[in-house]
Amino acid sequence: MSGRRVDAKVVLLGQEGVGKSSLVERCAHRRFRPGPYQNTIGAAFVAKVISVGEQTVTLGIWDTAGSERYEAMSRIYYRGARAAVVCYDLTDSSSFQRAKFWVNELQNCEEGCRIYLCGTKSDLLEEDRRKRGVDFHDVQDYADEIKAELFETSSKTGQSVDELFQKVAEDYVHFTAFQVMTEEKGVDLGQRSGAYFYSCCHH
Ligand SMILES: Nc1nc2c(ncn2[C@@H]2O[C@H](COP(=O)(O)OP(=O)(O)OP(=O)(O)O)[C@@H](O)[C@H]2O)c(=O)[nH]1
Repeated sequence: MSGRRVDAKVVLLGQEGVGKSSLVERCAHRRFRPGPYQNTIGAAFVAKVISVGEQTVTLGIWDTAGSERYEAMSRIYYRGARAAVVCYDLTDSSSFQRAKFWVNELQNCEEGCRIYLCGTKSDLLEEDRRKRGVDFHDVQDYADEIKAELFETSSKTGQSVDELFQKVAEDYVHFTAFQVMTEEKGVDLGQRSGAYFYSCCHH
C-alpha cells in the first residue's frame, strides 16, 4: 500500500461512540473488536482499494473523533473530501441529531462532497426490534431531501459495510467520468444536464 496514490478522500463523521472506527476496522481489516471502547483522538487514516468494473479506486478514509472537544479538528478533515459517511447509532436518536449537524456543515462548507448516511449497529436491532431509536422511513425521507444515500450497517456482523464503501467508490468513478466528459466536451449543463446526468449515473 505504501506510496499508492489516493484517488478520493472520504471522511467519517458522527457523534462519539456511534461506531466510526469499528466501521473502518470492518471495511479495512474485516474484523470487529468488541473490547473496551477507546475514543479516537484527533483522527486516523486508512487507505482502501476497491474495484469498480475494470478500474481500481483507492479511497483515503479519515476516521475523525466524535467527541465535541475535537469538533474544530474534524472540520479540518472534511476539507476537500469527495464523500462523507455521516454515522449515527440506530439505537440512539440523539446521535441522529448530531448527524444532521454534520450534514448542515457539509452543505454549507463542502459543496462537492457527496453524503452517505450510515445507521450503525443494526445487529442490536436483530436482537431486539424495540431498541430502534431512529425510524427508517424518517431517515429515508431526510436522505431524499438532502440527496444522500442511506445504509444501515453492522460492523459486528459486517452487514452492508462492503456495500457502503463500494457505493462510495462507484459514485466517485461515475461522477469523475461525468466531470471529465463535461469539461472536455464543454457540455452546456444549463440545457442538457438532465440527459447527461442520467446517461452517466444510472444503468
Ligand atoms: N453491537 C455493535 N457494537 C458496535 C458496532 N460498532 C461499534 N460498536 C461498539 O460501539 C462502541 C464505539 O465504537 P467506536 O467504533 O469506537 O465508535 P467511534 O464512533 O469511532 O467513537 P469515537 O472515536 O469516540 O468518535 C464500541 O464499544 C464498539 O464495540 C456494531 O456494529 N455493533
